[in-house]
Amino acid sequence: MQSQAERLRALAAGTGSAPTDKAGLRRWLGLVLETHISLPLFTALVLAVIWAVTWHFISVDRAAARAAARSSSQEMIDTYEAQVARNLGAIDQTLRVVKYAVELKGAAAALPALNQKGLLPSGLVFIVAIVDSNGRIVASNPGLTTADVSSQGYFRHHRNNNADRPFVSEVMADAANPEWHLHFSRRLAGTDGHFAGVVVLAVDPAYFTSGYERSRLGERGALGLYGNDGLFRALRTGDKVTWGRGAPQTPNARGDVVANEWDGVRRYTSTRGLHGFALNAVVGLDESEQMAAFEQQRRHHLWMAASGSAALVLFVTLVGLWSWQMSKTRRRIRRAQETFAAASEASLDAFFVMRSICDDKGTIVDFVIEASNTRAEQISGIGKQQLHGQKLCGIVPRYRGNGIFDELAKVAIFGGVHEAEWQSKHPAIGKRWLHRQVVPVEGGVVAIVRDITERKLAEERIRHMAQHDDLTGLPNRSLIRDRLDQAIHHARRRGRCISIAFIDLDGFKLVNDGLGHNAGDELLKVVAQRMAGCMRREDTLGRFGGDEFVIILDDQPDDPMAVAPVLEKIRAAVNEPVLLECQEVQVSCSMGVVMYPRDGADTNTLMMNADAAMYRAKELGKNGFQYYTREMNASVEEKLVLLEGLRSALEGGQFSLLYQPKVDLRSGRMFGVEALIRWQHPVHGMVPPSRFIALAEESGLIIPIGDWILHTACRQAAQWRDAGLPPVTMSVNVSPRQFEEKRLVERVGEALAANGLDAGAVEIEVTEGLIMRDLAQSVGKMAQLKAMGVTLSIDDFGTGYSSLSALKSFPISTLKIDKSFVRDLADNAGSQAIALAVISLGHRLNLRVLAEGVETEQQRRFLLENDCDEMQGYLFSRPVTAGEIAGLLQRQAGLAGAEAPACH
Ligand SMILES: Nc1nc2c(ncn2[C@@H]2O[C@@H]3COP(=O)(O)O[C@H]4[C@@H](O)[C@H](n5cnc6c(=O)[nH]c(N)nc65)O[C@@H]4COP(=O)(O)O[C@H]3[C@H]2O)c(=O)[nH]1
Repeated sequence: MQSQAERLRALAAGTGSAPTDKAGLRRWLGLVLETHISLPLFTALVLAVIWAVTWHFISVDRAAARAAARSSSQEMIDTYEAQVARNLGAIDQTLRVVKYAVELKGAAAALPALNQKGLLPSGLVFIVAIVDSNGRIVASNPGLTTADVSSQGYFRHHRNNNADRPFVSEVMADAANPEWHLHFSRRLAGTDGHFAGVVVLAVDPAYFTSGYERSRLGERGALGLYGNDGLFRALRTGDKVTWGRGAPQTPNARGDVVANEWDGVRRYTSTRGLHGFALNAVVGLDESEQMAAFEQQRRHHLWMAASGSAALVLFVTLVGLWSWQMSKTRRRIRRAQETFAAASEASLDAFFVMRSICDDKGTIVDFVIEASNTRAEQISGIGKQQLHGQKLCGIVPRYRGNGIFDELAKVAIFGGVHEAEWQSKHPAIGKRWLHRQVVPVEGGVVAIVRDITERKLAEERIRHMAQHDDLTGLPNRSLIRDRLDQAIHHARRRGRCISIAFIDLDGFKLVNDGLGHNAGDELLKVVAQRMAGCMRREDTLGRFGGDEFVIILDDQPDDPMAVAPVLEKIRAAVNEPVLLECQEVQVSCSMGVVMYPRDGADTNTLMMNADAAMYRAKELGKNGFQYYTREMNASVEEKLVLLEGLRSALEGGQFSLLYQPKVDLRSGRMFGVEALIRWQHPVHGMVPPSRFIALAEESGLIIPIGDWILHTACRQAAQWRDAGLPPVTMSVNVSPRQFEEKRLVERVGEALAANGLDAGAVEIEVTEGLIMRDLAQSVGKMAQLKAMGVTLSIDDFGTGYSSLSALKSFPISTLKIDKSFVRDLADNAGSQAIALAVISLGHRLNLRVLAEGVETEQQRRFLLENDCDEMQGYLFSRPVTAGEIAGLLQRQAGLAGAEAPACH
């Protein structure tokens, strides 16, 4: 079986399983056939041929030039030999004639007689002389001075030899003829044959080289005559005529090149012996001059070959470089293809490489699958071999109808990238989510298909988590809004109505606080299930947050009462007791109902109005539902008006503080006051804090307002102290946002310092709800305040969510029983129980307990009897001005030791 690696290699090479050696051979051949390799090889061959031919021509030319020079040398020697032979013949003839005349007429008469007959040569060239047997010149033409030549070589030669042959002397200058000359001589014999003297002919050596033709012999040619004795009688090289030593050693030279003995110059040298004289003629043609034409030709050949070669090499280099670049590019492309093939094979994505099939007009009519990978095989359920060559619309005809083919064709024609996700139900892979990306390639497209089922599921999970509440699994706030948007959209189109109800659980906080968050969560789950059980499948039930739920009933008639049975069912279901941590708990719910389109045309308005209606239901005794009415909206509008006014209230000096006394229950003495803010609105008159504190909170204005309260209260306390009044603790309410503000502790410190007040003179009142928002941070901040010397009390205790275990860690000094429990003390056992529980709890934790809102003597007595420490309420005093407090304090000081001030 083929291994994965082999298959990858085969795929990369684009073949099946070709034998390695064949593939190697093919690769090698391919390499050799690459232009950048084959072309230089071929060029080397061409260069070799060019140079071989060049060398051949040069050799042939050289041989021809040498042969021509040699033959020219021989021709010249022939000519020169003939010329010299003629001259020598003429000279010898003169000698013979003179000899004859001397022998006939005597030495004195011979020359004049011959001269008269014109038989003597010109005296300008030759000097003819007759020497007697004693060696004295007896006659000469032209006339010479009488001289003794008996010591001369030619004289001695003839005196000692009686042979009748001419003699040629060396070149000399003597007393008779001071010019350089040579002698030709013959022996004169008496009648009996005895030596009678010598007839001599003197001649200038240049006479024998006058035939030197520059046109034939060149500038450095040689022409000369030398004797068998090895001495030149005449030698001309160029313009120079010399004689003496240095004659050639080679007799009968035939035009070969030799370095001439007389000057070492290489010449084509020919020599020839002269008949009848012991003389030889020599001709030399300078080698360099003779070969000059050839050398020029040779240089021409070499230049042609070299420039041709250079041009060829340059051309081949350029072509080779270009080819090398092309080959590199091809290799890169091949490698990229191989990499792509290997990568695509290893990829988890399916690849389909498709070529466009066009009709005559160039319109794409289908795609043919040219390549694919193993993953494509798995996704399509068709084997790779079968897949290749198949037409796309042949395999999947529905692609033509569902637009996929059109998308592919668009990418192939116009480029760009097409991406889409779809759910496949192909039997090969089952129900899976797939993503396709189609990219254009040369002549077609590549489709990359990826299985994205896991991602889709994860997205689905995330979407569900983002849109649903963790605890109950119900739609959360964002999905509720979406659903309502959709419902409004549909209802608008169909002309139908929608009922929306805001549901808030009554008493949930008590359960959450009393039994803990887990119980609270469980309660929410149970209630959510029960509510869901009261609704149709197409209705929406969602958790808006905390203990708030929303229901959307779609497709309702235009009758608000139509929703009443469902709401009643929900109310009853919520009222059913729930078993939590072995304890039976009962909660109820308050619902605010709005109708689309009557109560609002958009989601925001409907939600706001439903919220308002729900609050009205709460105000009206809870455990029921309220339909929205326009009047409810008035409070919303009022809110906006108040908010507008609140922004300028501080600068406008519209705020003031009232102070409500706090009294010791047992002694009846006022020991402190609580600062309570008042807002004198220029239009609406006195606005109670219950109407604007929350607004100031929401808008953030509570920070500057709270600062103002702190400073005003501290200033007031300092004024009372400075007025010599008995000391009282000044309690200041701090709202949640104010408490959470980073600089609270510093701000309190600043207010104290600004008024020179001891920290112990101020008490901060915080609510339970505030502390529980961020327990750890709240406790930390309270500890900081306590460390400063400021005391703390918990306001409205019993209405919030503080767990009893957490209470231990609060650095507080007083618990304030909320006035709602105090109000019902007389006749509500539940309120009594709570008040007693708070008193007992406070005492156990070493805290003082203050009852708020004490209005009646009955309430005061109950509290006193049950060991409550302090009280605050209309029974003693309503919140009053600083001046009134001063009066009260003065009165209290005056009555000190007498009786406590009367209750109002
Ligand atoms: N029915 C009845 N009510 C009594 C009686 N004795 C006192 N009260 C009222 O009970 C409220 C006590 O203040 P609280 O519980 O802190 O409740 C305060 C407090 O939460 C907030 N508030 C008032 N002044 C300030 C302030 O200066 N700063 C902050 N942050 N909140 C303030 O506004 C709330 C309402 O303040 P007020 O309208 O001044 O209402 C005051 C007070 O006038 C009584 O015997 N019967």
